[in-house]
Amino acid sequence: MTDFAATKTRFHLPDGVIYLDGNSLGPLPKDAPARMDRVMRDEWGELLITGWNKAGWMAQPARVGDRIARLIGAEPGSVVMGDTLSIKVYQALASALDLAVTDRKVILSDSGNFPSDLYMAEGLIRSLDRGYELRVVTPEDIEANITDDIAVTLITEVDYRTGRLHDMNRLTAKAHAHGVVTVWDLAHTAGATQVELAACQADFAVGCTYKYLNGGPGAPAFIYVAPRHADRVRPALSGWLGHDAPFAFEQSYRPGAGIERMRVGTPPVLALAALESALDVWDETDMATIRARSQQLTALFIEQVERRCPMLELATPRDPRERGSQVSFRFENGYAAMQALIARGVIGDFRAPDIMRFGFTPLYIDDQDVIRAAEILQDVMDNKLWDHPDYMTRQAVT
Ligand SMILES: Cc1ncc(COP(=O)(O)O)c(C=O)c1O
Ligand SMILES: Nc1c(O)cccc1C(=O)C[C@H](N)C(=O)O
Repeated sequence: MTDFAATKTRFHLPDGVIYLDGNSLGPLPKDAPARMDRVMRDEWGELLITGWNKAGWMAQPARVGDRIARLIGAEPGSVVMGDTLSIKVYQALASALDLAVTDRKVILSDSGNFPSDLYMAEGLIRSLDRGYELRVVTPEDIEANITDDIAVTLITEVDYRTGRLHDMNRLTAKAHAHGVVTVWDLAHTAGATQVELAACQADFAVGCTYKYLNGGPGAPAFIYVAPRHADRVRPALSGWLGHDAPFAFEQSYRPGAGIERMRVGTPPVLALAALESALDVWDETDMATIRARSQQLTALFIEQVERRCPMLELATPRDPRERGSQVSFRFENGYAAMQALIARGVIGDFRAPDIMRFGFTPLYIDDQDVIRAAEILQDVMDNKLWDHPDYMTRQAVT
């Protein structure tokens, strides 16, 4: 049992706002400013450089990684923090290609993947210059395309536009049956759906912590390497903090033990402090409970919006087992409608060409929020409140 009324009080939510964009950037945990203030004044301020040892800054990436591991069904000691998700995608993919069957040249992904993952794959292929090909199929066609010519799959479990959820167990099992190495992007999974990386024998996984995990803008990413591979992988980004003995300052790289070798450079100590405050709230729950509650909230929103707004077309799978923790509707004036909604205190976002996207996070969203958001959306749609010049100009960040 999780007391969701209590977890809701742990976040700062501006008055009058219903926040349905935690799938892009989670809200501020109320304890985070005091914690960051403490880390800055008591640790950075007083300990200066001795903070690396006395305050445990150097061990923080693995310590925080273990807290994330619990939420993604990973083994202790298999997750480490640092860098951005795009960097972690590159690292995981490079190491996966290194483990893959040598004469296979295809990286398989799908058109529901976030563009940065595809861009990073393109960049890696260019720099390796070994004839790799990025094959991008539709999400529905991924399974059929896992065949004996594939080296690595690079799949984001939850589609950022539609919320469609891949079956990680089934796809991983099929990949292994064909000798394919798997890289899973958990950006829209961590804190949103229940995954069991260890149980499904995933090879590599990566994810960010600023969405459902509420670590704050620019919060560091994480990387998972299955313990059976961790001492074999050869990091492409061989930075000094992934070295076996960083402070020996040897001239040549020797990989550190296990997951430590996936570290690159200096840990973002202040950002990790904010993330730790966010993870304190996660200590009060577990992913099975979150998943069940998230499915109720998304189902309620779909039912409410379909009844009130027949002009919106559901883009998210209706079966709760086939979606993540977001609901998307298609509407040709979706950008303007989202701006009108935001002006009325309901914050979601828009993804081109026509997707209105809403994220549901049981830690601070309840049934009343869902119903009220649907009522306001109905007002926007019934009264064409989106048809206003202020809502037509696209902002730089949407
Ligand atoms: C699936 C996925 N991959 C990669 C990224 C890029 O992450 P970052 O900006 O942290 O590198 C995002 C979101 O921005 C994402 O949703
Ligand atoms: N990472 C973001 C950012 O730095 C600014 C604005 C939005 C984002 C996002 O997270 C985009 C996100 N991956 C998405 O699902 O659309």
